Amino acid sequence: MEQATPAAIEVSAARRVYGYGASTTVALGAVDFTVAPGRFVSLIGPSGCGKSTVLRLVAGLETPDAGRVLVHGATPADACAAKLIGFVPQTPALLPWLSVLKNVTLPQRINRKASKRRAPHPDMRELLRKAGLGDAMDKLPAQLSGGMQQRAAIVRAFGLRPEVLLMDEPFSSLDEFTRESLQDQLLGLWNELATTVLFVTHSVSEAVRLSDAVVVMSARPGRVVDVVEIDLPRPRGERLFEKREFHAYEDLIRDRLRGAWRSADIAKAGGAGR
Ligand SMILES: Nc1ncnc2c1ncn2[C@@H]1O[C@H](COP(=O)(O)OP(=O)(O)OP(=O)(O)O)[C@@H](O)[C@H]1O
Repeated sequence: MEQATPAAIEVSAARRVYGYGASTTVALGAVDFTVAPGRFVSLIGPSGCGKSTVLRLVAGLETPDAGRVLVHGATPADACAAKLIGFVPQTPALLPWLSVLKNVTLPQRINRKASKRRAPHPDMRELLRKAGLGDAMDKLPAQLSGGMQQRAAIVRAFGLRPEVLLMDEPFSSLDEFTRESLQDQLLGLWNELATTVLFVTHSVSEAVRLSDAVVVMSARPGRVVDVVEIDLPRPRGERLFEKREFHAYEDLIRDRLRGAWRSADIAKAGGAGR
């Protein structure tokens, strides 16, 4: 992932250790990867390998114990203060007493000053319509299905036009059909707003469908075992699933994941699991 302009995300030898003494857990060994501006990159790896930890480091919610993380050349804390970063968690976390429209416009209203310094923020009514929520704007979150709520959370995250959008398995609780429709909508917004996305998923096919590159991590302590560039044409609609190349990428990533599991087993057998 070489680039001439500064990386949108740079993670260099990032290490993260939790706990003390006998309960020490090395969550991340030394994680290295970069994401160029405007790219869609997914993180995939075995459960507990530290994917969410990487997102928390990039979001500035935690700091690495060694190594460094930069977002557009700034520390994550500074990037957050400048509203460069948006975050979509696994569950939508909408405020139950506000309508959908008020929920998605809340960050813009709170951050009026910060958003004035940057590109004008998008028309949220328009984004809600594009995300298929035109009729749901005045409803309360509890009146929406889980998929609709997650869609609203995604629209909300795009509201401040963050340079970098971090997404932690945002579709994991949704059925296959809703998931695919949300993937389409996410790709539409990403394409239109030229945001950089770092996306955590457990699904190999989701990673291949969405991404420009997939960062494959090993079992804990997490490290990057491979970065697979996904050279498939866009837009990536339903026809993609019929393509041989799509399945070849799935097989390649599954193979890398199997390798990552095997190397972790060997490390554990040698007493280096922690
Ligand atoms: N606050 C914490 N205190 C102690 N250990 C933690 C903490 N947060 C994470 N861990 C440990 O660090 C490791 C990495 O956790 P993390 O949630 O980043 O993994 P993950 O790859 O996102 O997992 P999953 O795919 O299951 O969501 C795990 O072993 C987890 O138990």
